[in-house]
Amino acid sequence: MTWIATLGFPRIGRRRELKRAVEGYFAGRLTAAELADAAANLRAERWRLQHQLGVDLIPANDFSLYDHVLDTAVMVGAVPARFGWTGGPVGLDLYFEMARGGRVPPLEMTKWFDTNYHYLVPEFTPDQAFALTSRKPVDEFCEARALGIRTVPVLLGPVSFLLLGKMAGGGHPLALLSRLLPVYEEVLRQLHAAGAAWVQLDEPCLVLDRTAEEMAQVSAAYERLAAAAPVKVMLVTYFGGLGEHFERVWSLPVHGIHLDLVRAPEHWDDLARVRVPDERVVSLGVIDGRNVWRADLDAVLPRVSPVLARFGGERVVLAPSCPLLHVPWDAAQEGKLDPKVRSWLSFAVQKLEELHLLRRALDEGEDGVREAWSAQRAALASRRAHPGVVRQDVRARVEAVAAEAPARAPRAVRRRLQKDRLGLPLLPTTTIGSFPQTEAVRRARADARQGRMAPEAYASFLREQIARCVRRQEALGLDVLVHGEFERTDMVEYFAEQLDGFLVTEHGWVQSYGTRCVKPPVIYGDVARPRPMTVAWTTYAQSLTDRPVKGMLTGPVTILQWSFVRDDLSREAVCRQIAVAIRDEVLDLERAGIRVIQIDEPALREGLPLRRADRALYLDWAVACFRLAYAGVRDETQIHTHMCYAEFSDITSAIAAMDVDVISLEAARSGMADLPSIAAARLSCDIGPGVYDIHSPRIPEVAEVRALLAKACTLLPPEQVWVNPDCGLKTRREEEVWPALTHMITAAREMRETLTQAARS
Ligand SMILES: CN1c2c(nc(N)[nH]c2=O)NC[C@@H]1CNc1ccc(C(=O)N[C@@H](CCC(=O)N[C@@H](CCC(=O)N[C@@H](CCC(=O)O)C(=O)O)C(=O)O)C(=O)O)cc1
Ligand SMILES: N[C@@H](CCS)C(=O)O
Ligand SMILES: [Zn+2]
Repeated sequence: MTWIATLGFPRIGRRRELKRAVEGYFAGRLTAAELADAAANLRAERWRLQHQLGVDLIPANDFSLYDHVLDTAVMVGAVPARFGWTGGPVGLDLYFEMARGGRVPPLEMTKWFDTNYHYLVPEFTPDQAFALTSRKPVDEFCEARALGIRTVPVLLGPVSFLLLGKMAGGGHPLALLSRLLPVYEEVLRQLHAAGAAWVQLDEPCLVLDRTAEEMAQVSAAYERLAAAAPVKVMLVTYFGGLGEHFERVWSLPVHGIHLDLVRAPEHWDDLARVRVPDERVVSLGVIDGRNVWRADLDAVLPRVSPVLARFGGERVVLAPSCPLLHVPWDAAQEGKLDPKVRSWLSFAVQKLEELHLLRRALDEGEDGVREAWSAQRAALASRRAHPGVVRQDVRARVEAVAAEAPARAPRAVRRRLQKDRLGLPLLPTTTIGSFPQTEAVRRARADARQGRMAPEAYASFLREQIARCVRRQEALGLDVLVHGEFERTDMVEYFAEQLDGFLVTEHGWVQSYGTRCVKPPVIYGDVARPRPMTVAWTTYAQSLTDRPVKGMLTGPVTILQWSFVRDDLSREAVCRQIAVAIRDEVLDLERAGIRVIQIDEPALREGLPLRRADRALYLDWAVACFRLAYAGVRDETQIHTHMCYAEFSDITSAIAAMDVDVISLEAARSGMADLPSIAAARLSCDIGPGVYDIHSPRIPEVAEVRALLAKACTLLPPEQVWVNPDCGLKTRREEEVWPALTHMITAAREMRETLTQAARS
């Protein structure tokens, strides 16, 4: 009989129990013991559920209180010196301090491959020492065993762990591999001693571009681990294929190898021809772990059968393509969705059910599973037949708009027109859009949703928030104002709620970082905008002031990237439809007298394919879609974009091709590390490198902001520089935001003065 593996289960909880427990601990409402209890209950629930769903290889240690890369750093004793750690187990408060900062800055946070999950970046020094500091993998294995459940402990593999980290001075982190391996060897020995038969080592970095030298180090590392303990290693790769390194990985001395056959279907052919080593188990990643659609099992079954015939049933594992961290918990919770629509969806629970059904079909033949198989087919057929899926009116319009999209005048012409119209000073000041989503704002929204607050009362509450925010921005002296985005739950979900072709869920939460979650909308059909989405709020804000108010929209690539996207149309085609919908909004804002419009694209860089060879094609269509979103605006309307949570140095030519008037970039958090490459690209647009790190509760001093600003003004021509925070302020508290903005404006004024004096003398 074949096996079923989960690889990793969502850890936030069915109803985000982990979020509530950890945030309760942060707020002092829960003690450390109460947090530990809540976490143990959640782990038990996950194990029992997977057990009931028939999973054979149930993961342990795929749970984390904050982030699994941080857990690994802590496990191997990679605690940067600034935390003052002197060895021994890392306590809870130090763990959270590494994640969130406190007395000293936290670890940097960055995107986990091409997902919307963010991990904490391990920091290494060239003389880095490693030591085993934690029994978490062993403890969680024993905890499951005490519940009568045998699990497979999961570890982030040593190669990926190092490659995901950052070496001080820029050296290659794999130089540390031989020093790290003894810690992994010790963990494998301890797990074996505790009774683990298998250990799962995740090595997603093997699907990225890797040199021959790096791969030689991979081989050497796995030779060593194979000799460490007689535990069976399942080497798990995902998010892509192994490319030219398939043979080498296949020949590693491990008992099992997992392949992502959704992202790398070419490996089916490899499996048909490779030598099958004795005792080798192959784990087939056949159910998409990055999307929420019910699988087409009729397409999967005939591909799995020949592998079964070659390897034999006991040596084949059926699995999701990757750990299920990136999908929500259970679609059955979506009680408000039409049951037919709900049947299209497959969250983590349903994905395990699909694997189970597939196994039964393989074991018992289709006759044994006729009813469940028909239900699966019916769900797919009902989705295909839904009238919102293909809309000829939308397709015809998108083609027409894309064909006739007019070009704007050159930037120099636009600059002059906009300067005359907006009359902004040197170093104009602005913010990125959102202001704190206070408890009152969230409560009012929840009340409105639950019908406890009438729609008109909610609208008037929002108008009050906007008015207060505009007045305060004016009083501070900001030059370009925003309305504050109080009406939005999330910058993508808000638009998805109003666009045709999208559905939003009630409980479809996915972890974004730590305790923060997002609810990615689901794009099931052709996208169109039935009515304006932001015009009323923006024009209300503009009616309160003479200063320009920036219209605030999320760009098409980001909406695409942060949604679960339909699988029956190319991403490019879906993105083009979204672009046309956003363009409708841009033109309506312009018609309503809005002079500055920002189209945020924080996820444009995240969507970059993992392999370099695929990147140019993506950037071409992504930039074309972005430009389509503002095609047709007048030259005197100033178009901004904003990017954050990413490195920008490798997409500077795409940024240039976006041809905006102003771009704001996250920069303060990294001390302007990317700015030299941005400056080297000699963009014609103005640039607002962030001068206030909004991820930290710290209020920056005027001198700090000034120093960053001075750096920006030496790297860029000062007449091109804008002054703004790194990103939106929605996650910060009012008490932090207003003083920080005051300091930012003071620094801008001082800097203007310095520049003017320098110009005079
Ligand atoms: C810029 N970022 C974003 C990313 N992805 C997005 N889709 N959106 C982004 O903004 N990726 C990169 C970064 C990631 N950053 C963040 C930052 C902050 C959060 C965050 O704070 N998330 C919140 C959830 C936000 C939200 O939608 N809140 C709802 C309230 C939902 C809720 O809790 N409801 C209650 C019920 C209330 C009731 O009815 O009584 C419940 O479900 O129990 C809202 O504002 O209305 C978080 O808390 O995690 C995420 C990513
Ligand atoms: N306008 C958004 C962008 C976040 S990336 C905000 O300010 O929150
Ligand atoms: Zn941002």
